[in-house]
Amino acid sequence: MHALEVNFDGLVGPTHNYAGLSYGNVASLNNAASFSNPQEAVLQGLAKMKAMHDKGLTQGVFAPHARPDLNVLRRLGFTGNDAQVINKAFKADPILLRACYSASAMWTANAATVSPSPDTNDGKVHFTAANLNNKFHRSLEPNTTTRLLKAMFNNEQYFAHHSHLPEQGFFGDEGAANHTRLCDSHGETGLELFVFGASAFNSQLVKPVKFPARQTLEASEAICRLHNIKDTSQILLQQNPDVIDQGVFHNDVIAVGNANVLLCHQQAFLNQTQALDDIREAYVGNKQLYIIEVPTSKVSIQDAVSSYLFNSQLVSLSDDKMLLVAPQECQRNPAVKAYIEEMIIADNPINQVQFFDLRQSMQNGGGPACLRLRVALNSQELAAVNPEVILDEQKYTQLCDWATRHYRDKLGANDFADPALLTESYQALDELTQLLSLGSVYPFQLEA
Ligand SMILES: N=C(N)NCCC[C@H](NC(=O)CCC(=O)O)C(=O)O
Repeated sequence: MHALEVNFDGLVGPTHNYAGLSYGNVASLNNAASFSNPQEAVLQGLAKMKAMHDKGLTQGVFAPHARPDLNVLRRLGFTGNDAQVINKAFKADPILLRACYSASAMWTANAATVSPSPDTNDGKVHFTAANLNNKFHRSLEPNTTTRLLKAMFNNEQYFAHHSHLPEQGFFGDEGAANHTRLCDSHGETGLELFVFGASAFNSQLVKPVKFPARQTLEASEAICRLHNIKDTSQILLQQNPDVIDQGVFHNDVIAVGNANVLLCHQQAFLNQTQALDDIREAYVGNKQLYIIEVPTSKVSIQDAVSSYLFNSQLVSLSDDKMLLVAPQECQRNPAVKAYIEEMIIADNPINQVQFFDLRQSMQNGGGPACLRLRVALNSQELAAVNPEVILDEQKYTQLCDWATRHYRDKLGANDFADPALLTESYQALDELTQLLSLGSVYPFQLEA
């Protein structure tokens, strides 16, 4: 059946800031002291969404989360009314407050893992929100993510929603950032690649030594079971622990797949030659599978991490033509730029590149692919999606206007002491839920 891949991009939230919260993510640590510009950030993301829409692709919008997370601050012992809670938290532990203010839900590649219907035994599209257990600020996301997913994909006939995995490091799950799917076309049965960083229970498997492995084998296995994925549509691979230690904190920082193309660095996987042979053997399509392996001699790991080449999106513009949606940092890096030029004229389906200014997100380690959750949908499934979360010209204009009215253009350390930031943010989100017909999804709406 004909199907499309719909990218649901995270709208950057009104409290986007740089707090240096993600140990192992080089950009997050390097920019910890910088001022952020939430308004510029949300408009940069919207410009990418609009460009995808203008290319004729179906583009979705994923709402941000309500921040600060007051419930967790109260759970941690801060008392009083909202302003008092903020005031006390700011004085006692400003970084904790910043974590509760983080807009990290913008990186929807980490929102959930999605298995499209051709790959599952019951023919439904399966969703599991990621528990994001490895980082405190991200562990605050799964409940709201699940409510948002249910408000967007609200039809039991087509969509199955699962609870996030147990909230413990053994089941650390970072969602689609460690999951990609290879197939002849989006409507056909594919091969889902689950890439884990370490095993929780099997101490025989190697691990990174410096930075954490955020996705465990056990989490990936649980998702395969929950999603009832056909045996022939799943393969588990281990990420190369050496590159995790060099700042490759998710697989989507070192590899990206789309349809019958896998673009990956030479050092992406553990025992790479074997891993790629296993993928070729397991591939269920009939078309030629293109594995484009980028050699270290052309693009070093350091260049891959600083340019985010592999965090580009690869999107199909027609049956055999693909566009690389790259961050502008790739254009500025001579080795990466040269490699892209070589790749788009070589014999493979990638034949165009477009660069985007996503600097606000990039400074926290989030490139084009981090900002989107891919959902392959056939026409009936697409018709069952909440239509208000699909971008068109009018929605784009409304969202730009909404962001310009509500978002600040500068946030630095001291701004988090100001309770007006909470009021402004909640007002913005309340209006957004109407704009996107989401109903009540935020704690401040549910508890009101
Ligand atoms: N690769 C993918 N798919 N996603 C990128 C996520 C970036 C995010 N950064 C942050 O959460 C930084 C927040 C801060 O430091 O303020 C993270 O590390 O989880």
